[in-house]
Amino acid sequence: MSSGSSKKSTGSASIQLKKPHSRSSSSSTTSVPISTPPGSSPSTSPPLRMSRLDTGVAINGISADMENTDLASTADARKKALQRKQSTPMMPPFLVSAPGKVIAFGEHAVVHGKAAIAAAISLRSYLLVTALSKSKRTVSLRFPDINMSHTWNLDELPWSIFSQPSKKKYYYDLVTSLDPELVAAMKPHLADVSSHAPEDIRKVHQSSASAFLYILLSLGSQSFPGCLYTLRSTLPISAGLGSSASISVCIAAALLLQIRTLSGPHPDQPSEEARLQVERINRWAFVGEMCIHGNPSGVDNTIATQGKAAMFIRKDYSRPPSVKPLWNFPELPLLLVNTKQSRSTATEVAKVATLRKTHPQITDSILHAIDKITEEAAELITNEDFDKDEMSSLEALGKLMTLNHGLLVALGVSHPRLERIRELVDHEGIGWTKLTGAGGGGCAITLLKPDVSKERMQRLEATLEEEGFGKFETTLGCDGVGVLWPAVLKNGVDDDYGDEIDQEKFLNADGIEGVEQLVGVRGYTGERDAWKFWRVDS
Ligand SMILES: Nc1ncnc2c1ncn2[C@@H]1O[C@H](COP(=O)(O)OP(=O)(O)O)[C@@H](O)[C@H]1O
Ligand SMILES: C[C@@](O)(CCOP(=O)(O)O)CC(=O)O
Repeated sequence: MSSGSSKKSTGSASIQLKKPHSRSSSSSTTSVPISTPPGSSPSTSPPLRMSRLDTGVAINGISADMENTDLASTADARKKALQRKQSTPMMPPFLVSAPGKVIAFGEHAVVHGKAAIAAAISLRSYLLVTALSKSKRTVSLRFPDINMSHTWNLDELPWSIFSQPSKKKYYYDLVTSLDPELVAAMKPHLADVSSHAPEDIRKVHQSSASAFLYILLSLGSQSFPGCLYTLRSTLPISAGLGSSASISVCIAAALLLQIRTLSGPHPDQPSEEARLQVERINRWAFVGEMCIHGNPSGVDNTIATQGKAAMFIRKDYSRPPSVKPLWNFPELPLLLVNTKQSRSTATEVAKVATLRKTHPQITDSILHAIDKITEEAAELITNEDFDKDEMSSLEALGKLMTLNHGLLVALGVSHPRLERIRELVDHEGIGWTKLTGAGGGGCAITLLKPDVSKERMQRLEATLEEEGFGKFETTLGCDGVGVLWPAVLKNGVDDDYGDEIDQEKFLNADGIEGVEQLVGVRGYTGERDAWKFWRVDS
């Protein structure tokens, strides 16, 4: 499988680790005058800096610095720019994107203060932010993946409750629990979301909407500009690959950018500065995760924000977690299979909490054993003797995966469909399997043996397909949150301006491949330079 591909397909598929990203050459930095609601952030807020390239493209709605850029070099280009200017009166549409993840070791245990190892994957969510004209005082969500759309009148939202001095939170705050009074204040505004849909669908819609609304009301102010937020994701939803964290990161990053509290991303940004921005986004993404699934550990949003791979521990929820990056996470030969059995992370996490209440000692012993497995796995893969092509290395890691899976079964979070995948893989004798994510359905990962014959692999793939399982092609260790400002992608060297991505194009992109082709950070040909990332990997 090509490492440049991130398409879903119908058979099983391997996962590859992405090579470390190369830094692009330096560029000058300058402020980007994003339309900012006054009073939405304290005066100590740092200036937003973006690369010169970013500033150049900011001409679409806000800066008229065209003469200084080679973007205005042809009459045709000027015409295009003018057309765009008319269609985007406040600020240019921009996109943010964040990846999903796989947890290799330690899911569930991580909720209870133990370690987990996780890596970002190339399947991602993309959020397009389009400003409305000044007179339009609405904020609209279009989330077509879940068939949800909703509009709020900005002037009717409970800003005053969120901005009471005792309640007000700022972009730099660490919020570790939802405020029940604020949740209650949002309730009537969420009740209107898909109010006529069946209960299960309404719940999904309202939890996605609540993640957005809580962050908006916390970070914004009544003078927030009218906007459309359109979300498309290439991640399967509720399949254990961190879709909720991925959308929470997009929402947090977009709103923080809109209130001008993020610096960059730009290619020559010092990694310390980049780390601070990533930390801010991550804190607010965690708030989104709390809205969607109640009691998150924070591992998913951390990986979705910073990308790559890491060992994560959160012992004390009132403090930031410990995140140890695993820059040299090995290029493991993995197979990722989806049971297509939908489930909710909140339900699976609650099952373990209940078990812990009814059988505290036994449950704690299981969680402790998972912790030991994760520690041992971390030691193994960071050891210089570990060789991802060697049977002995893979077998040692694979055995730890088998043990981890067994303990997850004991916690009650497996599912007959997950056990079926394991049975089929074991029957062919081609690797070691564990569930990944919350379980109860969702996905399984298999670490493949080095010498798997083509026949065995094909036989397994055929059976998986026959029995209705899905498979994903993805790479591990991908970039974290990224920004495309403005939402313009060049399609060729001669195309000075490239295509502006408006809401219609974005909504009409056909399926996962259409989204990837239109806005994907990797497109079909590898990295797309227009996407910028906060680089913390040094
Ligand atoms: N593309 C999307 N559009 C809108 N909401 C989404 C999307 N992806 C995920 N969500 C939200 O996240 C929830 C799934 O989160 P969760 O149960 O934690 O599963 P996962 O393992 O995929 O993160 C959905 O019910 C929905 O509320
Ligand atoms: C079960 C858990 O450890 C991972 C959940 O992952 P996902 O939502 O299934 O992608 C929960 C958490 O860490 O918040």
